[in-house]
Amino acid sequence: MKMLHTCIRVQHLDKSLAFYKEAFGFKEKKMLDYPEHKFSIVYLGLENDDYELELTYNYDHEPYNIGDGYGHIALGVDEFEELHDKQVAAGFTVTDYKGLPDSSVRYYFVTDPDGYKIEVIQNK
Ligand SMILES: C[C@@H](O)C(=O)SC[C@H](NC(=O)CC[C@H](N)C(=O)O)C(=O)NCC(=O)O
Ligand code: NI
Repeated sequence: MKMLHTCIRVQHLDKSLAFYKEAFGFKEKKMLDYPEHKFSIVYLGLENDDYELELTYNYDHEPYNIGDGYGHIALGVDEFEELHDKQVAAGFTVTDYKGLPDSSVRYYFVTDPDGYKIEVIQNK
């Protein structure tokens, strides 16, 4: 068994696609559109990684209530500080660096157009 993808529902597909492509370099792997059912699905992926992010777009949907149950989707990066600086310069909502007590793990969060938090963790 293996993990395949994580699905989030997005209000504006074009804004979400632009965000994930610009902020993280995601590429579109597959786009499924069902006008008769008024929804689309786009699978996004990173180079050298089979795990995908699935964006579900329901036509003309109100803003989603993400609630307090959602935590984050995490990405591991080598160019940690460079990516942080690039995302800040691009005007994305980015936190300062964070860390866990008694741990050398460094991470920060970027918020996507719907308010989903994406955690960026510095690869060891
Ligand atoms: C193919 C697989 O990756 C899917 O996730 S399809 C799941 C399917 N999605 C939809 O029907 C999208 C439109 C729907 N209005 C929605 O917002 O989910 C589905 O069964 N969705 C129901 C669910 O609870 O995820
Ligand atoms: Ni799915």
